[in-house]
Amino acid sequence: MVDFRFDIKPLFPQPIIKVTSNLLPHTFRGDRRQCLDATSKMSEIIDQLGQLSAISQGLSKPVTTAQRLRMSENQTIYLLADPEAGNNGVVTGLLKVGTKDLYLFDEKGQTRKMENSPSILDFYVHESRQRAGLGKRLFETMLREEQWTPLKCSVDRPSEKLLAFLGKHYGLVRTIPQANNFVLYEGFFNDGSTSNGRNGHDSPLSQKNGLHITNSPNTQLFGATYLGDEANKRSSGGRRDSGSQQQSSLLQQITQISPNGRYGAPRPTCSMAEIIHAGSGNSGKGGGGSGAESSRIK
Ligand SMILES: CC(=O)SCCNC(=O)CCNC(=O)[C@H](O)C(C)(C)COP(=O)(O)OP(=O)(O)OC[C@H]1O[C@@H](n2cnc3c(N)ncnc32)[C@H](O)[C@@H]1OP(=O)(O)O
Repeated sequence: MVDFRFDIKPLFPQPIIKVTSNLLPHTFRGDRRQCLDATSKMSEIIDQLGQLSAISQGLSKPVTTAQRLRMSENQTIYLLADPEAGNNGVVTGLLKVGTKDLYLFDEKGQTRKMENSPSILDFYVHESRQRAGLGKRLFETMLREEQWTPLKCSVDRPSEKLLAFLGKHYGLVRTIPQANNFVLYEGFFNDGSTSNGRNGHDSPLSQKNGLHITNSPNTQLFGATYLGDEANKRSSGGRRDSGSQQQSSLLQQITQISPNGRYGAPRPTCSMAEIIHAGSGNSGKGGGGSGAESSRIK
C-alpha cells in the first residue's frame, strides 16, 4: 500500500477520485493557496503510483507522471484510496485512460483511422491488494464516468494480468491482430457504434476500385487493401487497361502521401508499390511506421 507524509483524506472525500490536467481531484473546492497545496500533493501521489506501476510491469520508465498528465488534453486518471487505513490513509490503485487517434486493422485486415478512440493506458493495483476486486471497482467507475463499453476500448500493450482481467470480467478474449502495441477485441468495429463520438470515430479516407486507401502508416508500409475478388474483377476484362491504369495511379498516390511527425523521416526505398511495379520507377517516397506510437518502453 502506498502512504504519504501528508494526510490524503482531504483529497479523497470518496474512495475513487478523478484527476485531469489541472492535477486537482474532481471533487476539489478551495482557494488559490489550497489549490497549490493540493496540486503539489496530487503530483506526488500520481508520480509515486506511476512509478510503482512501471516497476510492476517491468517498464524502464513510467507511463504515468504528473507532468505528462498536466501536458495532456484528453487523459484522465482515476485513483483509488483507502482513506481510513493507517494514519494518513493509503492510495491503492491507478487507472489512466484517454482518447487517441489510432490507425488500426479491422477483422478483414483493412486499415481504419479511429479518431478519439477510447484507450486504456495504464492500470495498477498495489500488490498487497490485487485479486480482491479493487481493479474491477476502479474499471467499472471509469466505464460509468466515461460512458465507455469495454469492447470499444483499445488497450496499450496490456500485461498478462490485464489480459486475464479483461477476459474474466468482460469476456474479452479474441483479439484483432494489430501492427502496433494496442490490443483490441473482436467486435470493436461492430454496429457502427464506433462512429459514436463517445466510442471513437471511424474515418476511412477513400474506397475506390476495390482499393481501401487511407493516409495511414499501415497503408504506406503495406500498400492499400484490396476489398475482394468482385472488386478486382470489375477492374479487369473489357476495361482491363483503364482499370489497371487507375490502380497504378492510385498506388502512386498512396506512396506519395506525406507522413507527419516521426513518420516523416526518410526510409529506404522498399515498398509494396515498388515490388508490384517492378522497376517502373514508381517507388515514390513511401514513408511510414507500423502504427500508433505507444509510450510503453520495456
Ligand atoms: C494498459 C496497461 O496498463 S497494462 C498493465 C496492467 N497492470 C499490471 O499488469 C500491473 C500489475 N497488475 C495489477 O495491477 C492488477 O493485477 C490489475 C490492475 C491488472 C487488476 O487489478 P486487480 O485488483 O488484481 O483485479 P480484480 O481483483 O478486480 O480482478 C482479478 C482478476 O484479474 C486478473 N489478475 C489479477 N492478478 C493476476 C495475476 N497475478 N495473475 C493472473 N491474473 C491476474 C485475473 O483474471 C483475476 O481473476 P482471478 O483472481 O479469478 O484469476
